[in-house]
Amino acid sequence: MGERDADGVVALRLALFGGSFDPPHLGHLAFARFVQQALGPDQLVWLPAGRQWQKPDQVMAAGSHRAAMVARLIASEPQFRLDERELQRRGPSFTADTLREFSGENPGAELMFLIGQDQYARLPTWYQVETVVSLATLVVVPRGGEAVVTPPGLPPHRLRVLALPELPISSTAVRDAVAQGQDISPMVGAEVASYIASHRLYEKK
Ligand SMILES: Nc1ncnc2c1ncn2[C@@H]1O[C@H](COP(=O)(O)OP(=O)(O)OP(=O)(O)O)[C@@H](O)[C@H]1O
Ligand SMILES: O=C(O)c1ccc[n+]([C@@H]2O[C@H](COP(=O)([O-])O)[C@@H](O)[C@H]2O)c1
Repeated sequence: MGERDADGVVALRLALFGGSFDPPHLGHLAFARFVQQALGPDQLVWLPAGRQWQKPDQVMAAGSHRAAMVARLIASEPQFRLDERELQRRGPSFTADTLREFSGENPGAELMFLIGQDQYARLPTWYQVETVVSLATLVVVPRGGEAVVTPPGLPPHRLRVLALPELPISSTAVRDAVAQGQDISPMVGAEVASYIASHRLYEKK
């Protein structure tokens, strides 16, 4: 549980995990489990992005499919929950908007936002980055062989770096493997693999 404030009220600690999740994979799950163990948030909320405005050329699986796959990936994890608000919002999915909503809905809560080094490196380009870093502690892990390094131009921020052992899995690699007819269960687990097969996602057209 969180810290008690001066009135003895325990603050809720929420870890927010945003992603395209196209599809979600075991690298995402390892990251979330590591955060749960290391930081013990009261809840860890998975937030599939509606329209990731920085990936304008990527044709993604429908939000309903990506949400359904996240639901399958986290089905046996009681501290994890799926939140579809970014899929329901019109326009681009800005993390600043999402953090403002969580902060308004959970007064006094401690918010953490989970990202890999690839997104941390891009954070200065995010919409209203000052709001993002003022509302959430960034929880960052190495990614793709890159250690966690603060990018130039990022405003002062609260940072937790976690030494997650790297799992070299990406959604891109999963999509490529499906297109080549390979077994993707080792990358996404049996539940997500069977969802992808039964909905014929990511197959070569
Ligand atoms: N294997 C992994 N280890 C640690 N963090 C990861 C891993 N894969 C993704 N992440 C992080 O999870 C978040 C969401 O990632 P995303 O859904 O874009 O998956 P991705 O594998 O990076 O996708 P793509 O290959 O399509 O770019 C990002 O912050 C990303 O850095
Ligand atoms: O708010 C922004 O400007 C912004 C720009 C790029 C990425 N994000 C968020 O960062 C999270 C990870 O993005 P991605 O592309 O690595 O899946 C996801 O929740 C995105 O909505 C947010």
